[in-house]
This record gives sequence, structure tokens and C-alpha cells, in this order.
Amino acid sequence: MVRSERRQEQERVNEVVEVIGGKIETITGKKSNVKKGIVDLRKNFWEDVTVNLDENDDVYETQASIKQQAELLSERERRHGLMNKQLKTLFRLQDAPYFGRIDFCEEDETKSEPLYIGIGSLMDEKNEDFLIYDWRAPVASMYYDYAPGPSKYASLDGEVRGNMTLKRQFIIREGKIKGMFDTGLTIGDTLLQAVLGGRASSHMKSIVATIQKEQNQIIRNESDRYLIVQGAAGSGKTSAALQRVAFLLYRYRKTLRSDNMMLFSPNPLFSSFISSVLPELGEENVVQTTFKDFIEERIGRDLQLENPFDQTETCLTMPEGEQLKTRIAGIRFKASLKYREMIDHWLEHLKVQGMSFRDVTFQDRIIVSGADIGSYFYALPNEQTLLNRLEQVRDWLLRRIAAFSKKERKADWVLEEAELLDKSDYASIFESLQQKKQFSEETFDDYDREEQLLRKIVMNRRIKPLRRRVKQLEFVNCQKVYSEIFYQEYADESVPDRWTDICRATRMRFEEGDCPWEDAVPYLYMKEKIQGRKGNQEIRHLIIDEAQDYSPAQLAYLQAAFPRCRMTILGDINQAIYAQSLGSDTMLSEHLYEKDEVKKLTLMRSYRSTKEIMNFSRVIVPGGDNIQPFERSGKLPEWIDTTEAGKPKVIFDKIQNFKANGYETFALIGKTMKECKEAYRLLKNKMEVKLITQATYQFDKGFIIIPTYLAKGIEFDAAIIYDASRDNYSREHERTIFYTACTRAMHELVLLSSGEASPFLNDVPVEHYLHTQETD
Ligand SMILES: Nc1ncnc2c1ncn2[C@@H]1O[C@H](COP(=O)(O)OP(=O)(O)OP(=O)(O)O)[C@@H](O)[C@H]1O
Repeated sequence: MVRSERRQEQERVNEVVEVIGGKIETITGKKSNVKKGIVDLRKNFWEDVTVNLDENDDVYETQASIKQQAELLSERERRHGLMNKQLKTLFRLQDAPYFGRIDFCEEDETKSEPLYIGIGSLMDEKNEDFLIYDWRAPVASMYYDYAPGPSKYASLDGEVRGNMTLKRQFIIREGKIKGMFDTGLTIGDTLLQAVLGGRASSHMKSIVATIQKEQNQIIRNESDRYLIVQGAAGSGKTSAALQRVAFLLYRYRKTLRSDNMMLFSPNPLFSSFISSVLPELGEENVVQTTFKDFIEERIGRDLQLENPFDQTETCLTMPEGEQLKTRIAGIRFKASLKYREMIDHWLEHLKVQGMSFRDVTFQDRIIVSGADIGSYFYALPNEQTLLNRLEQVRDWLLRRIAAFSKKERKADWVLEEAELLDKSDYASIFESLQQKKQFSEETFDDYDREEQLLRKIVMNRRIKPLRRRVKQLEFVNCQKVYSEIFYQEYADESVPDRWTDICRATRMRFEEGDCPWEDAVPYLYMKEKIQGRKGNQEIRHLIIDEAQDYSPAQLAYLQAAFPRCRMTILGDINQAIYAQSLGSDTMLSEHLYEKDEVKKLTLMRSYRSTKEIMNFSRVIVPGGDNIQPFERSGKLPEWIDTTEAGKPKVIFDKIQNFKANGYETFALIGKTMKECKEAYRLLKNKMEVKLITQATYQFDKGFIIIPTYLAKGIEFDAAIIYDASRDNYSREHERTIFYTACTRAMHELVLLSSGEASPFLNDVPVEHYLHTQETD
């Protein structure tokens, strides 16, 4: 590239930076005016409204005046927020105004127009021409989709065709061009090489400057209600999902806000790992949760919900045997739609018998017994839904409670308690009596009236929680109704092997007040069918990451819980970690959706790890030879044979080595938390290391120990697999765990084994790794 061209580009950058500087100044000035306005409005709020409560008309006028003032205030606050957002984007643009340029000559035109693309759009001073196009603007899609030559984009007025005569990339920092390349087919392998060759960080970065064509399809998809993405480890699923959120927020900015979108992430650590991407793109973070937190909130406090990580830990650490086989058979069956059908039959059956009710009690006295509620319930016509009948029971119970309360008011304890009421309560009683004109100094029964009111207050307060529970239909004993499923007789073909043992184990857990993770969604499904629950109408788009770990039953539950939602569903079947996902359908299975509502895209190119790490890892999983590693070279993975006693020294040396190579994040990855704790005990006195647990919400640079199920979705400069021996990784369901662990490494991968090594390593050609032996 000729030097003068670079000079010209730098001159343009300078001009744009100057415009940005001007805009920052103008907006900052306006912002401080708006702020002053807000402060004044808040200070003088009550002075500026007309308050008059004498007559009805005056009250309305007062209300209208308050409303008008509040609206004015919130409009100013909204403007202030918007200005803050604009300023944030402008400051980012000031540092790096754009990262790409395309020259495009529209059909029927004779001259190419240069278009510069950055993280936000910018108009010139006269607000006439775009100096920078937002990467999400329709025209910018050509930058990601085409090499120079014939190209097109979908504008709001239809398709625009033409010829792209130039495609250029920039690396600009602090307003200075650090690199500039004209690129061909894919977006700058040179730039991608530079980005991927950098250090891992404790926070994910945005990829707008180097989005690949196949990722762009995901980001800009608008036509499909359910978009499924099956992608190899490190293929950019999470990255594409986050840029997609930013795209949708831009595309539908008039109707979609960040709190209309919700992201399900695998664990809190991952949530914090990805939390900086959207702000980096000038957008607010969407609502984030884990599936466990979402379910727990809905189940309430009746049951002690098992954590999915504990379920996994149990399955991975339990000795081989009958108990483990039963647990896994139960987990798989309860994840299936067949079990959901079983629950549907049970719900039908409940119309005739099987409902169980709690006694409605007050201070250990039964107002209405569970048995009486059952009789009342089943005396109602059974063509009505369960919910309709429960609502009638609820009204009947509330009447019974009211009658009880009226009688109970006369009890001595009520008066005793009334004497302990606050002065303010007495004042309000006096006021209310006066208002009702029931209190006059001449009457004899004023004291009686006062006492009656006091008794009423005490009783109402005491009975209120009970009334609330009844209103929420908590008199239904859902726990018992659910465990009854496991006392019923079923035809052999409708139940899985080991059904009797599964029933026994489930009943036991529920009787102890525990809800195993595999029962959580089926239980909630049943409970909400009985007690009714409205779907969430606020959330309009769900993004589900690591979707290989969600079962068909969990999908069905989410569809019912978010009836209006579109979904972006991302995962990798080769990284399934939970027992429910292995060998069965998962949320990634296309046939679980309506045919015309779903689209499945596949990402086969993997960007995270070096070619050597990917060549090593992909052999471990079925179909792995289709995964294409990105051409970035590094060291061969190293498999070190050592003794148990020799491990700490080997690890210590490796860590020193990583540090010397300039790496900043390195992880020792264990299969289970049990293994991680052992490793931590051995290492903690020898080096600086942190153990990551379910309760860890953030990790920093340095050396950490982490189980695979918490490392999912995260990446490190270098990773050490703590125990790659046969004892640890040989069962078929451990294959995906092993693969997930290996693919966390960006630049270097080390595997330790003592004794016989994992048979999964037999699949890897010897030229793909370095095998060394360390003796004490
Ligand atoms: N187009 C791209 N440009 C630059 N970096 C990219 C691109 N695509 C992916 N990456 C990088 O590759 C790494 C892996 O991306 P990401 O975590 O999104 O992949 P994933 O498919 O979700 O991985 P996994 O399934 O293993 O969790 C990240 O460091 C990301 O920044």
C-alpha cells in the first residue's frame, strides 16, 4: 500500500476525530443544562404543583398537576440518559473511529462511494452525510458478507446491488492508525491472527471488527422464531450471540429494550466473563440468569432444590453400581417428553382423584382440614379445570377464614395483643372513627367501638399471611401430589428400566423436602398446571447458551413460560456435560420445534485455540474431523507422564514457564470439584492459586483451579488437565467433558497423567502431541 494513501487515511481520521471532539463538547454543554434542569425540577417539585384537596375537582386538578410535573421530570431524565449514552459512544469513537472501509458503486452509478464502518454512526457537522456507519446498518453487512466484487445488501427499501471496489481494515488506537490492510475474501486473516494471538482476558471482548461471514448470518437473522446454532468449541457462538443482541437492539430500537431480552448462561462466572461485551458495543446488558436461578425462584421455598452442578458432581463421583445406574436412568427419563406425557395423564387423573390438600390452620388450630378441602374440591363438577375448581375452593376458604376471624376476635389474647399496639395505630383508629362520625364525646359506647376496632386490627394483621397463602392456592400440597406419581401402577412399556428403584429414590427425596434437579422442571410444570401461572410477556427474546445441556422437557417449559418469545439457541453437542443430555435429544434438536419456525446453522471453524490444540482435541469427539481449526500456530499439546507425588513440581514448573511466555490466565482443569479440591490442597502452599467454586462470581488474571462444568464457555491462555488418566476419563460420557476441558486453552495445553492414560488419547495420532516422562 502506498504511503500517501496511509497519510490520506490518517488525515481523514484526524478530521473525524475533530468532528467527534466538537460533538462531545456540544453534548456535554447540553447535558449540563439538562442536569441543572433536573436538579431544579426536583428541588421545586412541590412548589410548581398546585395542591388543593378541598373539593373533588381540586383533587383531580392536583393529581393532574403532579402527573404533568412528574412526566416533565422523567422526560428530562430520559434525555440525560440518552446524552450519557451518546457521549460514551463518542468517547469510544474518539479513540478508534472505525475499523473498516468499503468502496461501493451502486448499480447505475459510475462512482464508488467510500463507507467507513465503526461501532456507532457519526454524521458530519451539518448532519448531512455519514462520516461513520454503525456496523449494524444494512449497508455495513456487505463488509462482512463479501469480498471485493459484485455485492448487495438488503436496505429497508429493498435489495441494493452493486460492485465493491475496495475492502480495507484499520487498527486505530488513540486516533492513530496502527495498521491498515486491504483484504480479500475473508475478513483479514491478518487482523484475525493478531486478535486471536493476543492474551486471554478475564472478560470476553467484542468481535465487531472481525465478524466472519457465517457468524454474520447468525447475528443478522431476523426471519426465524427459533434460531439454533450448533458450533464447534471456540467457533464464536457466544460472541455471535452477544453481537446479535447488539444488532437486534439497534435494528428494533424503537420497540425493543435491553430488558426485553434475557440471556441464560451456564453459571455466574460465565455471566461475569461476558458482561463487558455489550457495554463495549455501547449497549446496556440484557437480563442475565442461570436456568437454576430461574427455576429456583419459581419453585419457591417449599422444597430444597438441588443444584445442577451437585447433580453432575454426584453422577461423576458416585462409584459404578446399581445406585448410579438408577440415578442416571431417572435423570434421562425425567428429561424426556415421555415423562411429560406421564405427568399430563396424571393431571387428567387428578380431575377425579389424587389431589392432596394441606390443613388450613391458625395458631395450630385447624380451620378447615385437608380432608374437608378434598371433599369440597371433588364435589365440584369435574368438567371444570383444576384451576377453576381451586379458585372456587379458594373463595370458600376465604369465607371460612373470615367467619373464623370474626369469632376469634372475641378471644382474650386479641385484646392483650391490642394493648401492645403502637400509638400511631390508636391515632389512626381515632381518626377513622371520627371520619365515620361514630365517635362523639357524648356517647357511652365509644370505648366499645374503639375496642372492637382494635380487636379487628389485631386479628386482620394476624390472619393476613394465611389469607395470602390461600389466595396463592398454597393449600394444595403439590409436593405430595407430585410424589404420588411414583406410587402409581404403569404399563411396562411406558416406564424405563429400573422404574421401581427410581420411584423409591424419588419418593424418599421428596418426603425429605428435597427436589432433585431432574425433578425440578417436571415438578414445576405440574405445579403451574394445577395452580396456574401466567407466562412472562415482558421478555421477547431469549438467548440460551450451552443449550446442549437443556432437555426437551426444559425447552417445553421455557416455551410455556415465555409464550411470546423468539429464541437464539446456541450449543455444541460435543460439549454435553450433564447426564440428561448424553445420547438423547437436547434443545439443539431441530425436530422439537415447529418446522416452519426453526432454522439451524452450523459453525465448523474454530477460532479460540491454536491449530495444534484443535488438531489434538477434535479427534476425541465423533465427527471432529469436520471441525476446521483457524490457521494460527503454537506449541504442540504436551502429555506428561508423571507420578502423583511428582505432579506439584511439574505444575509449578509449567506455571513459571507460562508466566515467562507472557501468559496471563492459566487454569488447572479438573473433571470434578472433588478432584479440584485435592489439587488445591496439594498446591496452595507451593504457589499462588485460587480455587473456583460455584460461589465464585469473577476470576482475575493468574492461576486458578476449576472443574470443567464451571470452565464451560470460558477460555484461558494456557490450560493443564490435572488428571488425564484412565481412571478419570474412560467412560463414554466422559469423552465430551474431556474435550470441553482441552478446548479451553487458547495457546498452550498440557495434560498430566499418572499410571495408565485415558483411552481417549489413543484416538489422537502421535504427531499431534509431545509425550514426555517426568520422574521425581
Ligand atoms: N470473528 C471473530 N473475530 C475475533 N475473535 C473471534 C471471532 N470469533 C470467535 N472469536 C474468538 O474466539 C474465542 C471463542 O469464541 P466464543 O467463546 O464465542 O466461542 P464458543 O463457540 O462460544 O466457544 P465454546 O463453545 O467453546 O464455549 C473468543 O476468544 C472469541 O473472541
